[in-house]
Amino acid sequence: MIIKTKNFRVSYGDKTILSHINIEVPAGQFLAVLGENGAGKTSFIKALTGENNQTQGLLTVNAKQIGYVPQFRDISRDYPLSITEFVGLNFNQGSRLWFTKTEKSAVEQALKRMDLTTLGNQRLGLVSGGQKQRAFVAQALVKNPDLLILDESTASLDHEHKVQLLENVRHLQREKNMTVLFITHEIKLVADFADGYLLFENGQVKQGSSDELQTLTTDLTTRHSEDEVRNV
Ligand SMILES: Nc1ncnc2c1ncn2[C@@H]1O[C@H](COP(=O)(O)OP(=O)(O)OP(=O)(O)O)[C@@H](O)[C@H]1O
Repeated sequence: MIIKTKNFRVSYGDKTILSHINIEVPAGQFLAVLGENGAGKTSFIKALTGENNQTQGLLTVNAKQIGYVPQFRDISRDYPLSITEFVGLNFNQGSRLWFTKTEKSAVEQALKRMDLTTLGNQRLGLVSGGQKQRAFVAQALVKNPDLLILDESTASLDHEHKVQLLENVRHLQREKNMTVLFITHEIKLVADFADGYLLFENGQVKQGSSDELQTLTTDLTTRHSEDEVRNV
């Protein structure tokens, strides 16, 4: 198991966000992470990455390297770095201004994986939303993570680019036997790609298989379209 929790809990002061969380995530799967706004997804992910210690119970993460692409990274038009420089930032060279051979080749590989080779010299601030998202993922890939966490990476993209990004990540995940946690509100979109899901709801986390995800997708889509009909 790459992630395992036992009676895991997240609370901020006296406000409990998640409790009695018992999940086991096998390595090498692509999981959709679902749940409404405020359901506790980010709180849980931050616990995985070591950025949230307001937790109790057991959480085991057996990843050697975690790649994390957080939600809402605002890159303005005057952002000075090229895509290649941005992707290389993860190496944290300190005062060293150059990349080692290995670092350089890791950056090149990551750019290639995300179809960014020809755009490497372009300034990140000036490329399209989809290209920025691919650069964020490429940056998370340079250290060869065995656990990749993408938070709403498809949110601002048009349908074609959403599918393209998911296909890219899926391909990579299979090739490298990576574990991917894909946080999204677009259940229908991710249902075709995921091996299973984690659903954050009412302070709990439910885990399910890809078949159960298909059922959940149908249920939720029906529920939503009924709501829409009612609201007309
Ligand atoms: N550091 C914190 N201190 C206090 N409350 C917090 C903190 N971080 C998050 N919360 C609260 O915990 C709840 C869960 O937030 P969280 O960001 O984990 O949800 P989420 O499922 O990721 O939501 P979204 O889909 O909107 O990103 C929210 O009510 C939020 O206000």
